[in-house]
Amino acid sequence: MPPLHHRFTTAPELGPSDGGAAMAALLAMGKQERWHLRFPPSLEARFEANTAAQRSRDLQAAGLLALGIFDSLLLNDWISRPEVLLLACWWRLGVATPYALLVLALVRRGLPRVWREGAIGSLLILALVAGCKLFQQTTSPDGIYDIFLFSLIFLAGNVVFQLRFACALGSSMIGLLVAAFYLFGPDTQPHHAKTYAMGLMVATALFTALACYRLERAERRNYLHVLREITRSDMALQAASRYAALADTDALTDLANRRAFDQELPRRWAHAANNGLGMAALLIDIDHFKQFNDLHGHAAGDDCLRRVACAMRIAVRDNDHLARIGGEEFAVLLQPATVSSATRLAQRLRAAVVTAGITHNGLAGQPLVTISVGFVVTGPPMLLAPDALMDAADRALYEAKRQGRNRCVRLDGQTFLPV
Ligand SMILES: Nc1nc2c(ncn2[C@@H]2O[C@H](COP(=O)(O)OP(=O)(O)OP(=O)(O)O)[C@@H](O)[C@H]2O)c(=O)[nH]1
Repeated sequence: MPPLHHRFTTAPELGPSDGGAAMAALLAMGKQERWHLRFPPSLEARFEANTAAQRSRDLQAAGLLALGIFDSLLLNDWISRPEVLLLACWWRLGVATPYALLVLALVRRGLPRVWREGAIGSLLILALVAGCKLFQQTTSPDGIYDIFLFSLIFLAGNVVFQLRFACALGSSMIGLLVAAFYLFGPDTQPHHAKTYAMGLMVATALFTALACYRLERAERRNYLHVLREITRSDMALQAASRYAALADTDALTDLANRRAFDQELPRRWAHAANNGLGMAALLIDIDHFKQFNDLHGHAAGDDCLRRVACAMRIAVRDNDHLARIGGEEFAVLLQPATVSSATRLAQRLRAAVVTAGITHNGLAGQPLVTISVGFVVTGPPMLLAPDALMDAADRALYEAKRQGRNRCVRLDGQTFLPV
């Protein structure tokens, strides 16, 4: 049987609630009375879903093994009670074997849990009926010894099949009633031997049912432990990726932050260089933001930053890398880029902020919040290294400010081109 965690990896994804349920059930199982062998309903369904395939394989293997041994006892019939050999052939090969093969085939196809366990339990009962029929019909003086073999049937049924406890108990009780019915019917065998054999069967049934209880409980405990560990590691992974995302995110605007931008710049630059693509860097600065803060206050300034970020986020494409890299300074990396696509983006950004209609009024001639954009396009081939690219964009931004703000300027070589 592969380890439980191996089976888990092929199971459906575990949500956080499953982990919570597993932990709660684990704690509850620790506190509950010892006979309790059932999880809360949702967890029970998951337990069955996770273990059914392997359980079905185990039952098939155990079933074929037990059937082989059961049929090989024909040799025993032939040697010790040849007068019932024909009857033995009929019960072993004509009845029990086809029935067992049918049950195993159904188990292989997949039966609901109760049917699966019940069908396997019925094999135990059928084996007992067959044994009792032979015992009834034999006239051999050695036939009496056969009843001591009946205990083996309980051993095989409960322990080899490792029946679920409830089923082991149920089928053992029915098996004991069947055995009592046949053993104490009218026949020629001595009564004291039958009583002794019956006692042996009761003891075997009880011991093996107890073994089933312990095995099932251990399996369920292991299942919960594995589930808990998987849940813990899932939660740890989720927390790690949440922290990683937080470390790269600007808390105020929810855009990428300076740290993320600094990592993205060389990555995109290398990608452009390796793939013969053009790349553009745009630097954006809110105009007269100090006056805005002075007039409206810092909280309104924060809100303004959020609204500007939101307007620009709508203006860029998914693939463009928009970041807040300083107080009121933003940047966009565009790739692949051409002069015309970068120009269109710069104009779109500027227009988006104006269209957002954020009141400024911090100084004359500045009714609305505006931005200045400086940008540069390079490649292919990449004539500007990442630092030089940002430096050039910064110079273009400075020029946009110098020329009066609320405008876009591209630096082409040493030439500033208003767009
Ligand atoms: N509310 C708020 N203000 C900020 C934040 N970060 C920087 N600032 C403010 O942004 C202002 C930037 O002012 P300056 O660098 O003088 O630039 P400016 O007033 O926009 O002038 P120009 O860029 O030349 O148009 C300063 O007053 C900073 O306090 C922030 O996170 N929130």
